[in-house]
Amino acid sequence: MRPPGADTVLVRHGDLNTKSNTVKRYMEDLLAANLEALLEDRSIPGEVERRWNRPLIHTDEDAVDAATAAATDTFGVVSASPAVTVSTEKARILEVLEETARECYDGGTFAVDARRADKTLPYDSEDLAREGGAAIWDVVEDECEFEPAVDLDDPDVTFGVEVREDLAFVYLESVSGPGGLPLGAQEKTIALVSGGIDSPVAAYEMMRRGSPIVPVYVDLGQYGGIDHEARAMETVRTLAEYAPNFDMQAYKVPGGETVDLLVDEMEVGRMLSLRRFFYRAAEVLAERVDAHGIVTGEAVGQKSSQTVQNLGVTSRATSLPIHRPLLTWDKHDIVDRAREIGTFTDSTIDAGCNRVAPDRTETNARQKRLLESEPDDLLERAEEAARAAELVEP
Ligand SMILES: Nc1ncnc2c1ncn2[C@@H]1O[C@H](COP(=O)(O)OP(=O)(O)OP(=O)(O)O)[C@@H](O)[C@H]1O
Repeated sequence: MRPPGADTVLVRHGDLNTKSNTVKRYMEDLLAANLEALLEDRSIPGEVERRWNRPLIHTDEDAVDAATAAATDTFGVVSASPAVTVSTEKARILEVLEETARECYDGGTFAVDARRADKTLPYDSEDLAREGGAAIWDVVEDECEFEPAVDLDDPDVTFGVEVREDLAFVYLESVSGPGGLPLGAQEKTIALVSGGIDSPVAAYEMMRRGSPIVPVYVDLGQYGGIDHEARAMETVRTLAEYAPNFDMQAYKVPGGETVDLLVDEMEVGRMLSLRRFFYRAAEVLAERVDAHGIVTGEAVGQKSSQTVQNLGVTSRATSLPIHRPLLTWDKHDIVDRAREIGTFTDSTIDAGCNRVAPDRTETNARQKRLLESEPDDLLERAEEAARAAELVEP
């Protein structure tokens, strides 16, 4: 819901406020550039104004909902409101509140939530809330066919007013965004994406904290296949929609021969050696693209390969940090997030591939035992496969 004439999107960020002014300025510039890129990618008309604390999108009334949706898909944005821009003159703000009440308040309870950033103005937020509430009340009593009612705790309609240094804004809703930090605020990381439900969510979470990802898919040969790869690329394509101004080309690492070897030679521990292969290949690629960590969709105890002992042992295949944003997440929360960000449907396309996992699995790995049972040249194979990796357009 938005007030009549809303042609501005008020953008709020959160964690940027914990930074020094210099860092905050830098991150606000990144945020503005990312907002501009999303608007352009979606062909939404709009100009981003780089304001301290509150970036604004100036657009037109027809595009304000689409611009709000673009803002709430931008990493770093906590919430956004389609708003009417008004002068800071109190009488003018009250007039806009009255017009908004006429158009948009059609029953139930209401409240005015007023905020004032500029402390030099001749009124404070309490004056605004009180006088704004009275203005809305009078207009409804005089002109509408229902009785107004105030509920400050849980109103049906909230009239938001935010007064900044030279402008004020009136709005009716704050749409939640992803929060986090603007993409580009951190260095790159390698995201191991399998096309399953978990790894795209993990990659998204890393992007949400500002790290652009370099997607890496390991081709499992006869245990993967065209559909398996297509599914992984589909999730990358969906993630790329959140980052139109970043390169999201993926690397495909040829792993088929090594998987065949592991299936022939190993039973217990096979999945762990396969993880070691993934991590070492990711490490080599990280060096090539100047990335600083590896992201996976693993969560403690979700699979037998993900017990704390197994995660501990497999992690030693690389000297790079392995980031597991979903480490403590429950599966239903991961599924909910996958649905929210749009990767769930991609991840559940039937890939019809063969199963690599053996019937008997390791849950309590020991480094020495695992290394003795896996092919001696496993990590060299991973390094070679990474060097042979090809770029694929998602
Ligand atoms: N073929 C692959 N290519 C690249 N990375 C992979 C591949 N298979 C698995 N991974 C990585 O290893 C992690 C663990 O894989 P596994 O299949 O055991 O777990 P999962 O929890 O089911 O993950 P997902 O749902 O992402 O497949 C994945 O989250 C992903 O980061």
